[in-house]
Amino acid sequence: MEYDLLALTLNPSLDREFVIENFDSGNLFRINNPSNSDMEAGGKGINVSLMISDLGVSSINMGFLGGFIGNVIQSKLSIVKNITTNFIYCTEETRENIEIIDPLKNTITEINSMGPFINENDLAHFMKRYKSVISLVDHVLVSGSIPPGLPITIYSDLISYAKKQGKTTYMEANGPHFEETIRNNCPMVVKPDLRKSTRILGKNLETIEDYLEVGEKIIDYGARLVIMSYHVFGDMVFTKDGTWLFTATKEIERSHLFGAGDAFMSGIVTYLIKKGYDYLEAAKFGMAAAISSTNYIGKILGAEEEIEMCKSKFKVEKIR
Ligand SMILES: O=P(O)(O)OC[C@@]1(O)O[C@H](CO)[C@@H](O)[C@@H]1O
Repeated sequence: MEYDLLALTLNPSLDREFVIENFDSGNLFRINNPSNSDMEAGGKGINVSLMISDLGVSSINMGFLGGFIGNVIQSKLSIVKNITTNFIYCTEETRENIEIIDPLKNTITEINSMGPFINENDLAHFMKRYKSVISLVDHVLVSGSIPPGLPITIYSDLISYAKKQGKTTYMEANGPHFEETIRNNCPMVVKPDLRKSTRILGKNLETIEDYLEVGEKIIDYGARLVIMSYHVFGDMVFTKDGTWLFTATKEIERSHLFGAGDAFMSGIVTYLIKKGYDYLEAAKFGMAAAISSTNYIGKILGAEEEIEMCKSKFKVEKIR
């Protein structure tokens, strides 16, 4: 295949990241050290493309970009190796998201905008291009929120088409578009985004039994691998062969978790593309990739050797 992955980022963002000690609302903060303020191309699919590019995995990134911010994202991506972009230009401005990382209070505050309105013509144009570009890859990822104007069936429609073409499919999201896809066209790898809400498929995730019920239900819908973050530093891993709890044994700064979920997905994608379909091993590589990313404040993945070393930084327990 010409490229390894088609990553769909329907709602990209320019991530404005600030490191502020002792942050609280209602005060003036000045950033005096330039390294404490960054501006990166973001959105989950873009993050995965950026992270896997350093591991030599190539991708095409598609979605919608608009206005000045859209141009900034396009130009930032255009200089990254192993990434090809194929965005549809929409009329409204692409969003900017704000992340405030507080290393003293050990918190991350995220303010995410809803993104530009996408009209029917732009959607039709996108679908046409998607159906032609998909022939260049074997793996398709849909990730993140969807901008206003798109139907909640959008991920389900995209995954349905990808599955008919025999592609390996991945999804990280939450909300009605996520649930619609699980119920109708469940992707092979599913990672619910639990940052804002831990309610999935009508269930509030509180006890370990709740996680088991929902994870196993997603497997019954047809997923081969489900990853659910569990109590911040743990992850529950579901396959058809059982359920495992991965728990980090290394001390992890909560403030270093920005982008850790995308690092996890990047590790899984990289493993399945390079090594083949051992889902449990792919999850272990994903967990190691996520742990390697917590060595850094920004959205950075460790090099392959660093990821391998991080395999000893978590314990794996079979719970079912
Ligand atoms: O608003 P969404 O689409 O759910 O999430 C978008 C986002 O918060 O996710 C990434 C971190 O995972 C950031 O790059 C980006 O700003």
